[in-house]
Amino acid sequence: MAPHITGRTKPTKPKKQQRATKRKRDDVDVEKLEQQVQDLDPKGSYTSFSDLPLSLPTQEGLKACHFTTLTPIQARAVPLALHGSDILGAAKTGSGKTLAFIVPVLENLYRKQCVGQDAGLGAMIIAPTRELAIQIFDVLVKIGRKGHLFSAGLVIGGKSLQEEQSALARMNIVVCTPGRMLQHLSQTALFSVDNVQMLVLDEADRILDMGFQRDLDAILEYLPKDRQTLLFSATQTKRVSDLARLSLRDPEYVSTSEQGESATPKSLQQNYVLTPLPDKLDTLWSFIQTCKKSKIIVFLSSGKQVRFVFEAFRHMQPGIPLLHLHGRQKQTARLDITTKFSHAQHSCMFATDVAARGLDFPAVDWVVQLDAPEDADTYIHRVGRTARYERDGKAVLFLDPSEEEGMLSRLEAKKVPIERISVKQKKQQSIKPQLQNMCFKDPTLKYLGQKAFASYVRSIHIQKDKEVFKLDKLNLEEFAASLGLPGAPKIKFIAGDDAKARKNAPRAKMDDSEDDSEGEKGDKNKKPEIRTKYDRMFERKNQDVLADHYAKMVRDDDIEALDGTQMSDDDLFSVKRRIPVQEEKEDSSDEETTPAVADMDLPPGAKAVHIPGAKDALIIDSKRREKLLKSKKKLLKFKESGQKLVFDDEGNAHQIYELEDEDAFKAKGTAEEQRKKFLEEEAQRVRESDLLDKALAKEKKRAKREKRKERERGEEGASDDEDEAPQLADASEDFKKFLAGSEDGSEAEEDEEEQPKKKQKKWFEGEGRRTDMGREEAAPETLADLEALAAGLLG
Ligand SMILES: Nc1ncnc2c1ncn2[C@@H]1O[C@H](COP(=O)(O)OP(=O)(O)OP(=O)(O)O)[C@@H](O)[C@H]1O
Repeated sequence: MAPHITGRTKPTKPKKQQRATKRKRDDVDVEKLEQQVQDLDPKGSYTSFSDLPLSLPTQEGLKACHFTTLTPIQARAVPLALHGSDILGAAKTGSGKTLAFIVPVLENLYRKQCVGQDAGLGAMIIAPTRELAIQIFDVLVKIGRKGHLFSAGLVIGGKSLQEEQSALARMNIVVCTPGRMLQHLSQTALFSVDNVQMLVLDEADRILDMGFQRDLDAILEYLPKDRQTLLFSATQTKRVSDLARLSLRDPEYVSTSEQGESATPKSLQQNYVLTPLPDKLDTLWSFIQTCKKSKIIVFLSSGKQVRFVFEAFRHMQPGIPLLHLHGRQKQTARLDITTKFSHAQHSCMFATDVAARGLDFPAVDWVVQLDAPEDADTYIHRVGRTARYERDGKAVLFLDPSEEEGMLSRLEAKKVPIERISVKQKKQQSIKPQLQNMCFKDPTLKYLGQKAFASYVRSIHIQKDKEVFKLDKLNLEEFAASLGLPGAPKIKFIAGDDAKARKNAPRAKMDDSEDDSEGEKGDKNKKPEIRTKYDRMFERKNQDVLADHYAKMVRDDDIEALDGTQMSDDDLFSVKRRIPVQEEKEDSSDEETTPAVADMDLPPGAKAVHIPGAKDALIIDSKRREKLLKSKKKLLKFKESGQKLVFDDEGNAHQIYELEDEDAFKAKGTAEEQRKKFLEEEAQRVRESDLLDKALAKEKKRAKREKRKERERGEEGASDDEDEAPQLADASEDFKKFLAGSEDGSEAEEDEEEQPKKKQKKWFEGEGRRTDMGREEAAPETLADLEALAAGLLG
C-alpha cells in the first residue's frame, strides 16, 4: 500500500508556504514509496490500484475518476513500468492502455521528484493524431490534478509556436504529436530534453511505421539514451528493426491476448455484408434508417468521400444527427465535432481514419466500414471504437464482391472472427434517384460527388494490397451513377504512386486533399497532380457562376465543415415550430379570436383558424388541411400579398410608383428628352459604381491571394500531426518557410477569442474544482481550460 501523507496543509497558509510544506512532505513520502516499489514483485498478480505502491495524489486522482480495479493490461504493465522496465504493451482496443502508461509516468517522475521548472522535461508522450494527444492529455490532467505538482502541456500545433515555446520551458510532462515536437526540438532555443526520463509512444506501431519514420528518428536523436521507453498499441510491433531504433533495454513484452487470439474485444460482434460498390450508399442509407436510435461511426477512405456522403445524406434528412470528421478540418472544428459526438446519444459520424485509432468515444453502438480498410490492423483499430471497456458493440464491414476473398484472408490471419450477414431486401431502399436529382439541382453537391468519385478510385488504385483492391473489377460507371453523377469522371493514374506517401502529403501541396492520416510527409518526389476534365471544367466555371460555391467549398472547407455540422444538428435537433392550430388555441384563450372565426357556422368536427395576414378564416375539416397548417410555405397562399411602400424624409409612406402631376412633368421637357437624360444619368452612375466595384474586387482578390499564400506557407511549415505535417525532407528549408509564413498567430488569436483570459485565470486559481457529492470534479470545458489547468498544476 502506498503511504499516506498526514497533516494536510492548512488553506490559510500563503501559497509559497503551502508548496514548501508539500515538498517536504513529498520528500518523506518518496523515500517510503521508493522502498515499496523496490519490494514490489513486478511480475506478481494484482487486481486493484490499491495493491500497488502509488503516491497519494495518484491514488486520489484514480479515486476521483472511479478507477479502482486494474484492467489486465494495467495489472501487468504498471508494476513493470514502476520498476523502470522498458515495455512493449499490446492489448485489445478499449482495454485501458492509456492508464497503463499515465500512472507510471506520474509515479516515476514523482519518485524522482522531477517537479518544477528546474527539473525540466521529465516525460514525453507521443501520439499519432492531435485528437488522441488531447485525449491522453485529458486523462493525464484528470489523474494528476488531485495534488501532483507537475506542469503538463500539450504540443500539437494549432497555436502559435511562441506561445508553445514559453510553455514548454516550464513543462515536466508533455503530450505531443511527432511533427510539432520535432519542430520545437529544432527551433526552440532553450528547450532541453536532456532530463527526459520516460518516453511513451501510444499507438506505437503507427508512430514507428513509415509515415512518421523521419520525424521520430530525428526526435530520438535529441533524447537521452538512458531513459525508460514504453510502447503501447492494440496491434503492437515486434519488429527487431523498430525496437533497435528505440534502443530499448531488455524490453518486457506484455500482451494480454492469448496466443493466437484476436486483438478485437470479445464483446464485439463483427459482420460483413457483401454489397457491390454501386449499391453501397443505398445499403448505408437503409442501414442508418434502421438504426436511428444509435451512435454510429462510418469510416470512409478519404476526406472527399466523407464530405460528399455527409452533405448528400444531410440534405436527405435521415432523422439522426450527422457529423463528419476528417483531417482537413481546422483544429477547432475537429475538436468541436469530437466533443459533440462524445456527448451525443444518437448520432452518425462519417470519418476518415483520423478517428480510427485510440479515440475513446463513449457508448458507440456501431462501427460501419463503408470503404474497406487498407489492412487488417486498420480494421482492428476502426472496430475498436466500439465495444470498449466491458461494453458491447457491433461492427459491419461493407465489401464489394471483388474484395471479399482477399480481405477475409487478411482478417483471418489476424484471427478476427467475422461473419457474413445479408441485408433484408424489404429494408433495402434505393437513394440513387434522389442523389441524381440532388446533384442535378445542386452543382456544389455534384462537384463534391465528382471529387469523391475521383478520390475513391484513386484510393483503390494506390492501395498496396492488390489481392484485396482490384480496380478493374469495379463497375465505375455504375458507381458514378450511384453518387448521382451523369457519368464517370475520367481519371489519369500515375504509375508508382505510393498510397501512404500520397495519403500523407502536406495539405497545401495536395490537389485532391486526400486524407488525414498522419505521417510521411516527404514531398520531394511528388508527382504532378492528377487532374480530371471536371477539375478543369470547374476552374473555368469558377470564374463565373460557380465562383461562390467553389470558393466556399474549396477555400473555406473548414468553416464550411463546421457550419455544416451545426446545420445538421439544427436540422435534426431544432425544436419544431409550433403549429398554428396550437397557437390559435392558446390565442383564443387570450380572447384574440377574430369575430369572423368566432361567429362562423362550422360543420361538425371542423374548426376555423385565423391565419395572421389572411382575409378569411381557414376551415380545418380534414387531415390534409390540418397538415397544411404545419407548412409556412403553403400557408402563404392564404395570406394577402403585401404592398411595398417607400418612405420619404418626413416619414410619409408612398407607393413605389406614383403618377406625377402632368404639368410638372411637361415643365421638365418632352418625354423623349427626359428619357434620354434619365438614361445618361443612369449610365454614368453604373459606370462609376462599376469602377468602384472593380477596384474593390481587385483589392479583395489581392488580399485573399496574400492570405492564401500565407496560409500555404504556414501549413508547409507547421508540421504537426499526420495530416498536415510535411516530413522534413530538408528540415531547415521547411522551417524557414514556416517562419516566413506561419499562420499560427491568427490561430492563436482565435484561441484567445474563444477563451477569455478570465476563464483561464479561474482555472489557475483552482476555482471550479468543486466536487459534486463525491462525483468527478467539474471537467474543464475547453482545451484551453484543460491546458491552463495542467500548466497550473505547478502553480
Ligand atoms: N481500470 C479501469 N477501470 C475502469 N475503466 C477503465 C479502466 N481503465 C480504463 N478504463 C476505461 O476504459 C476505456 C478505454 O480505455 P483506453 O482509451 O485507455 O483504451 P485503449 O486500450 O487505449 O484503447 P485503444 O486501443 O483504442 O487506444 C476508457 O473509457 C477508460 O476510461
